[in-house]
Amino acid sequence: MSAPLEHYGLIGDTTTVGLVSRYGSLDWLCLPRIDSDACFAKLLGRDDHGYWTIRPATAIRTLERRYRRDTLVLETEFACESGRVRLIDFMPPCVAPRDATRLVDEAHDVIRIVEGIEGEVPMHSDLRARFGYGRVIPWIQCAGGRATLTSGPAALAFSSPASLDPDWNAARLETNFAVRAGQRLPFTLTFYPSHELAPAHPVDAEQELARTERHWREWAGRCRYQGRWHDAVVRSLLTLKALTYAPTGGIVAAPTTSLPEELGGVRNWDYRYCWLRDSTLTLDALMRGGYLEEAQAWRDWLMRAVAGAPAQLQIMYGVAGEHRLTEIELPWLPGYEESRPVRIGNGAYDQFQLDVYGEVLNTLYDAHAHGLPDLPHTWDPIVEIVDFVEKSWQRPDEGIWEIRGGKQLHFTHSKLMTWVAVDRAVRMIEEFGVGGQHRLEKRLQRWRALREEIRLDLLDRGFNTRVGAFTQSYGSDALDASVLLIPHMGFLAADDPRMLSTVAAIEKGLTRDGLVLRYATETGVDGLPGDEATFLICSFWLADNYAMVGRLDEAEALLDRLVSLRNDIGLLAEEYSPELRRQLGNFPQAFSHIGLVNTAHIIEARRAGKEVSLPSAA
Ligand SMILES: OC[C@H]1O[C@H](O[C@H]2O[C@H](CO)[C@@H](O)[C@H](O)[C@H]2O)[C@H](O)[C@@H](O)[C@@H]1O
Repeated sequence: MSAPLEHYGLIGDTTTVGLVSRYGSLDWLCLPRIDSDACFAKLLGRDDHGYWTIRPATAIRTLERRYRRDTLVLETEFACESGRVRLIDFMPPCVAPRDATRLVDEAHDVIRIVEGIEGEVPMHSDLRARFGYGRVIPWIQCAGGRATLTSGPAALAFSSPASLDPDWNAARLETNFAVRAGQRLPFTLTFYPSHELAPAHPVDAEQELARTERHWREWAGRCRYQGRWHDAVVRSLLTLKALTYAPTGGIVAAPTTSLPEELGGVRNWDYRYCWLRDSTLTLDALMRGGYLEEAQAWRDWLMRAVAGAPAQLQIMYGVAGEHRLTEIELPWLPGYEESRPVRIGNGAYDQFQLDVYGEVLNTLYDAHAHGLPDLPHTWDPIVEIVDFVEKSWQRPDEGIWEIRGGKQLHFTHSKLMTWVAVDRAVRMIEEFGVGGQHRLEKRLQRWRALREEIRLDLLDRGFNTRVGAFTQSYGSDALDASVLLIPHMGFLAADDPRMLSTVAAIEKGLTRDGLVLRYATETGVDGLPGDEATFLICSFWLADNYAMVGRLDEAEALLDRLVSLRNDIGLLAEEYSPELRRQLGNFPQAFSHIGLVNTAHIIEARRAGKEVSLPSAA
């Protein structure tokens, strides 16, 4: 069985990610891409679904771990009776060589250095790779301290400083060794396509460690945020950066699949894709942090993904812009803490979610406002998107939460975002003068009128006077945390009486132990059995609303609490159960880290007396 998800640390090279448990077990790794088949899938199963452990072969007295400052280099220190040992885990980042026109995305190494600190500690390395998400036993060839593990198109070259002892029956490579104070013993695992020759030499672990540390420190050093939550913000930004796919600029929602929203439940989804919503919010957090290069790479990714036919815009894509993300179940995996089914692919990819048009245009507006140069022809898809919104905004949809109960409702948040789509297009023309060459005067008149029509409709049908709140959908009494975004989007000021009473209603009716649920599952709106925990980004949105109306002490207290829910190395999953005191859902989740970065910025800005949202519309 896997460890609890909070026990995992993330290492990554900006093409893929590995999760290492507190006890040195690499239990999740997909190669060569973040959405490729896993070769270690114990996270969702058992030992025989694949892992690679390095740990003391003797009783551990204490254990401590941390990231090296401002990096994704993870250190775990074990104290044992005979001495102390440090395990240093990392993946050298995928970067462009100076003279290359493309990124090196073929090389993927996991490097684990065992460093003796005190005395002598007996150690054990145990590698059991299972390709195809834990199902396929590889063909192993082994000599001395080197081995290759091959399965179909994929192969791994494994190098150990101590001679390997293959267990052919269990298709497992073990080695026992001892590490003395001052010794540093490198293990490397390198992916290569199986039709090519295995690399002639293992990578130079020490050289790669130095390069990796330099790379991340330089990156983290560019963070513009200097406020009270600096360390937490930098850790979140590093985590978000680890969720980017450097060769294309794509950003995934999380590096895992099927970590459950309810233990033992069926709410288990694959998040290794680029949602326009999650990616645009990630980008927003990166831009706030000062990372405009990533913003530009994602904006360009977005244009490639959507520009062909904006009316066919999908709500999510693969990291290279793939369209088909068919959802299937993997019945051989028992699931994290028996939460079945394990799914790959995501059936929501062909849903109709009206909010994405607003998210895309909001990002293009922000990117322009941050000074990113527009791509040639950016305006063509914008015109088509707004024209599409004009035709479609009155249709029901599946909404921000991707309900699986069908398109029946007019979600308030969806309508809000159609207003955002039209508003940002209008403002890009009015404020930046973009699109001038398209002779948009006629459209501009029409779009202004459309924006007003949506605004009046939303105020009239989205605000429920019985409940005293903007509710989940038109005509419904149900609460929904997504309406907390109304002030962020500049639709109404946070201190508008309708927002104040909405916040009060959510505090009263949609929280557990002070943390916010996205909606009440009991209404059956999502078409799924079971329940879920509090959804972390929604609590950040509540803190933002507090900050925006000057309830700064409450905002800070809530942010401090949310920061305290991170695991020991600063990582957050999608949800948190106050009853179980456990994180739940995919891990680490971009949404939650986005929330942390944005809320820290908003509070700091408000403390400094600055405005944080766009001007109010109503
Ligand atoms: O709750 C049902 C849905 O859950 C997932 O969607 C959630 O995660 C997405 C990625 O972070 C996010 O964009 C969305 O707003 C969340 O509701 C799942 O991906 C869906 O397939 C599922 O229907």
